Order: sequence, then structure tokens, then C-alpha cells
Amino acid sequence: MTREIAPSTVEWILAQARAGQPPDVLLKPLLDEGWSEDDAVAAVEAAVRDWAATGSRDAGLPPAVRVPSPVELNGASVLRAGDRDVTVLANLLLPRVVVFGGLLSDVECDELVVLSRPKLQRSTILDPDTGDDAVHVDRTSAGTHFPRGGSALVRRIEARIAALLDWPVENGEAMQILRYGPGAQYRPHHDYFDPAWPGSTKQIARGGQRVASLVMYLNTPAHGGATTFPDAHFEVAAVKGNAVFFSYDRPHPMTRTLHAGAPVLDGEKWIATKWLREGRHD
Ligand SMILES: O=C(O)CCC(=O)C(=O)O
Ligand SMILES: [Fe+2]
Repeated sequence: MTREIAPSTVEWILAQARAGQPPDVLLKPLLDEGWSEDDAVAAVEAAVRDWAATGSRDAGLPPAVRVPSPVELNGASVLRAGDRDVTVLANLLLPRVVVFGGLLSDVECDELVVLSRPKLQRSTILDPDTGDDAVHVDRTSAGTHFPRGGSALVRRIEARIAALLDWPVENGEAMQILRYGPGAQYRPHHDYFDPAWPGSTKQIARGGQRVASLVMYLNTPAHGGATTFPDAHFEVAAVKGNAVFFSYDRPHPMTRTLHAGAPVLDGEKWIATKWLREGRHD
């Protein structure tokens, strides 16, 4: 139970927060009244959360939800992810992006490529009206997928990702494999289901919104094929075994998670993508 703060104190705390005061300033009046530090922190967090939720609603934004949060800023450089150590190569707050090194071994990357090559089909994107998959010029890769838990290899990688991101395996969609040949690309898009699209309802019914994406690079293209974030003027080079994680706490462009697979200029590019849902995806 969160202790109630007097409304006048809430107003004072929010005014300090808006003015950019640090947390210890916000906590001081409660600590001075004899509150325990835990109660004071919980009460201030609740006040700020309510205020943010009201602000979002007033601005016509969808509410923010909890997302995987693998590492804080200036946190550990190496994370133990189940059976493997993974390095943190870059960490950005807006958009929320983390670049990981060595998430997959070379052997795992090669195995995924070998298993996928004979199964490839032209990639599709979601038809905004029907929610069904359709071939589109915006996405000129070929792909396939591996159902969750479908093999020992997939189970091992899924368990590692769940440990790294602290997000249940059951909330993950099937692992999607993509191959881009020379010139192929994936034009800028968001991975969440746009609530304005009639077809999104059908997708959201299975496990809720997507809240994060993990794109794992299965090879290093000879030239090109970066994952770009145009709103942030930021790009992640495709390097075998590495991965880029990004989360979006609401299905809105304000998350700045617009992203693209830039054209492959020489050679081919292989990736495995895991999309994570709010809830269990069946
Ligand atoms: O190819 C890339 O780098 C990005 C892939 C992507 O956006 C996706 O799979 O949703
Ligand atoms: Fe994407």
C-alpha cells in the first residue's frame, strides 16, 4: 500500500519535478514529516506516474506500458544472459536502443542460416486493413520463421534472450529469419501495431501490443545493410552475432523507433528478429 500524500504536497512535488529538481529534493518534505524512505519513494513515484498518465491522456496519446529494460545508462559492460556473456556496445534512451555484442555464437548464426535457406519465401508486411500478411515493395527481403520452442537451438536462444531482457519466453513471437540480397531493404516502419489500423485489432488480440524488438545479425554484409533509426540519425552496423534491441512503451511515433533495414550494397544480409509482446503470445 502506498501512503497517501496530502494534495498540497503532491502539487509541490510535481512543481519541483517540472522544474527539473532531482529526486532528493522531491523526497525531502516527506522525509521531514517522518516518512520512511521506501514509503516516500513509492509515494513520489505514484504521484509522478499519475501526472504523466493524465498528461498523456490529455494529449490524446495511448498510455505507456511496461517494456523490457536490459541495462541502465553507464551500467555493466558485460551481462550474463543465461548460458552466455553478452557485451553492451551502445545504450541510447530516446529512442530506447541497446546494441549488444556477441549475443549469438558464429556457429549458432551459421546454423540458423543453413536451416532457413531452403525454407525462404518472399517477405510480407501487415495489411493495415485486414491484419493479414501481404507482399509489399517496402520489404524486398525473403524470410521464414521458427516457432517458439521448435528445436533445441531455438529454445537455447530464446532462453538466453529471456534472461538478457528479463521478459518471459512466452511473450515472444516466433523467431523471424530474413535474407536480404543485393539491393534489398526494409523501408522505414514502426514494429508496433498502429491502433488506427483496423487490422491491428486481430494482432493485438494475441498477446497484446509489441513492446520491443530484437534484431540479431547472422552474418556481416560486405557493404551496407545497417539498421537505421532516421528520427535519431543513428544507425547500427550489421555485425555477425551482434544484435540491436529497441523498445516502445506506447504505439506512437514519439518513441522515435522508426527504423529501417538500409539497402544491402554488396553481398547478402541475414537477420533473426524476435518481437516481444506485452503478454503471452499463442
Ligand atoms: O533489417 C533490419 O536491420 C531491420 C529489420 C526490421 O526492421 C524488422 O525485422 O522488423
Ligand atoms: Fe522492424
